Amino acid sequence: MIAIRGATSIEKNESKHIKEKTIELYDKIMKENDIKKILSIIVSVTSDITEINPVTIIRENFKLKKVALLCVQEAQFKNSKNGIIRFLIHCESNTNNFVFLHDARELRPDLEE
Ligand SMILES: C=C(O[C@@H]1C=C(C(=O)O)C=C[C@H]1O)C(=O)O
Repeated sequence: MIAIRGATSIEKNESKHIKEKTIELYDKIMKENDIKKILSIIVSVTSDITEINPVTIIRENFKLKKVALLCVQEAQFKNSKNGIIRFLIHCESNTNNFVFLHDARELRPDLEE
């Protein structure tokens, strides 16, 4: 089993926008990896993201009926960045390429080429 991380940022707490960003992140993680089987996905959102649950979005848009999904609120610290959706995917995969998109790229500058 491998754990793959990802994160993206939103600009506004609006359902349509959150949905687009969530699907973009999920698609990109799938594209950048060779995942054979997903076992579970934990998603965290910062406390300002309240309009729609990203886990509901991925469950409804992808074949995840038998996958354990959970959405939690990210712990908040004094310099925490708002508007961030994080993914932690436990899976069987030949790769573990992490995907950080948009402003979430700032979270992991060490991953930048
Ligand atoms: C830097 C991030 O944000 C925080 C720090 C993390 C880390 O240092 O690995 C992981 C998750 C978050 O608590 C991130 O999402 O990668």
